[in-house]
Amino acid sequence: MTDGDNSHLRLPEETHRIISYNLPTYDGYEFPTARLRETLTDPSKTPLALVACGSFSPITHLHLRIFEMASDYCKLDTNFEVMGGYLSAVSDAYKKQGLAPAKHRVHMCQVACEQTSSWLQVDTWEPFCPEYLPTAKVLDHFDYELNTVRGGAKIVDADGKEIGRKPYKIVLLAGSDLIMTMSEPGVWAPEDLDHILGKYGAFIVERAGTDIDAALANLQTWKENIYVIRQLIQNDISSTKIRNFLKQGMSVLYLIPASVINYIVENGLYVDEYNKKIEEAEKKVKAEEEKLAANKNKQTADDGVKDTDADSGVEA
Ligand SMILES: Nc1ncnc2c1ncn2[C@@H]1O[C@H](COP(=O)(O)OP(=O)(O)OP(=O)(O)O)[C@@H](O)[C@H]1O
Ligand SMILES: NC(=O)c1ccc[n+]([C@@H]2O[C@H](COP(=O)(O)O)[C@@H](O)[C@H]2O)c1
Repeated sequence: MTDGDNSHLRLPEETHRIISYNLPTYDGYEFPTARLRETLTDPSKTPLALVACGSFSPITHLHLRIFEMASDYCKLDTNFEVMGGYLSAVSDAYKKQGLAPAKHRVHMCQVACEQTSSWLQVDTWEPFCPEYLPTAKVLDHFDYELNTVRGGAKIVDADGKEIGRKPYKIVLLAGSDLIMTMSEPGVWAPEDLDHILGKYGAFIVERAGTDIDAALANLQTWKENIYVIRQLIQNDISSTKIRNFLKQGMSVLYLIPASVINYIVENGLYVDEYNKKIEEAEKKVKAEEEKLAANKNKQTADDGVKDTDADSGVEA
């Protein structure tokens, strides 16, 4: 590991230890279930799996927070029982500017979930796929793993004996900015929209700067399957803002998990521009020093010539 020049942002290791992960490759992939609840507590409810798709470069507290908002929303306003929460990061094939390599984005999501949550987990199928996977395919993958391979969530009787199964309802968990793009021509294939919002569904978290009603205006066909979650405490942390802070060597403490800060510092991520600025400043100082040294040498040489001239009696 290399330290970038953001090492002044590093936090004490004993409190924010970096966990090393052996990342599975795309070929050696296994669907993560360690934090998945497999049995419904209330059999009258619909088991729900929340899937957030994004770049996560880097993951922020808001990426994690939207799962908590969704969980509260389910308890209060719906007949869903939340069984699991998954983060699925885009692969390197996405080619969005400024993103760290998928390996690092996945690691950051993993340390964040590990440090801050008891129920969130990271799926590595999408990020390590060699090609870009549209969101509809990513949701199909979750449907396959949860409902086809595992057969849905279990229903048990009072003795714990399995008496039935219910398919997991899989929903895309997204901010309203993402849903806004669904009305932009050319961003989403119409058949994908129908697949995502018709077959699966979406939990939309309000995000400052997006008019949620405008975002939903063109998606009325699927309104029964779109659940809107109001942000009661407005907070518009974004990965772009975090990257910009880091590029300028500014603190990002309390905006992203501490273990993620340490991971970023350890791996020298997002510091290119900051490093460039430091390098330029260092070059300037060095050039000044060299100029001063050269002037001093010249002065010494001139003084030497004067002394020799004085010794030899030559008038200047
Ligand atoms: N502050 C926020 N409020 C609500 N939703 C959010 C917030 N930040 C991120 N999200 C949602 O999380 C998901 C993943 O987001 P993504 O990785 O694109 O993050 P981002 O902060 O928007 O990134 P970038 O700044 O790089 O575009 C998206 O659905 C996005 O709308
Ligand atoms: N056609 C599609 O499936 C489609 C279009 C735009 C964004 N997305 C997804 O939305 C998420 C967020 O993308 P951005 O980071 O570009 O906002 C990513 O997971 C990306 O794959 C999917």
